[in-house]
Amino acid sequence: MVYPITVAGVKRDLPLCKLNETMHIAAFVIFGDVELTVKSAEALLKKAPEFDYLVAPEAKAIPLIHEMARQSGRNEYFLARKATKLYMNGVFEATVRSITTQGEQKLYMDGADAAKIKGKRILIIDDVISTGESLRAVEELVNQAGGNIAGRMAILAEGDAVERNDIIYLEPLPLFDKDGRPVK
Ligand SMILES: Nc1ncnc2[nH]cnc12
Repeated sequence: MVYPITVAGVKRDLPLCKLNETMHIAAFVIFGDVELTVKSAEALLKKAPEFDYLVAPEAKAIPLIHEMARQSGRNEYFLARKATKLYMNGVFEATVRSITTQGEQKLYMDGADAAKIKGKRILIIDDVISTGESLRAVEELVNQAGGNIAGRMAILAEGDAVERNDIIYLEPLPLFDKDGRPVK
């Protein structure tokens, strides 16, 4: 079962994956898809508010944030990491409950990145916003760093996120029932 979608003029068939006993999701993964990443970045930048820095959660949004930074002539962007690394200092964290990951997950921000974010206009980027949990966690980290949220953008808004008016996105993505019928 697939869900056909056109994003920024690019057509893809998203495979339906079982999430639990009652729901399926249409998997949207930009990893390895250069055309989709480049065109989505272009389309999002056309709709973007003014910003100083882009920030995204690890991992699926990394090609997108890189391409958006490159196209907008910015040489630096920041990631909320899924794990701390020994080269990170002054790290702080926020907790996430994701739709695709079991249980709790944490996101971490490096202190050196936080110092650059302080007082700057920050545009938060993700590939898909669904429950809004990772977005909320990134926002918490940006706030802790003293950054000002300039906007929240994603390629797709899924399920309830479709009705949010505080995010800018390119296309809606439904959730699907146990038989693969779109529900929302
Ligand atoms: N439909 C989807 N595809 C891939 N990752 C997701 N995360 C949340 N919803 C998703």
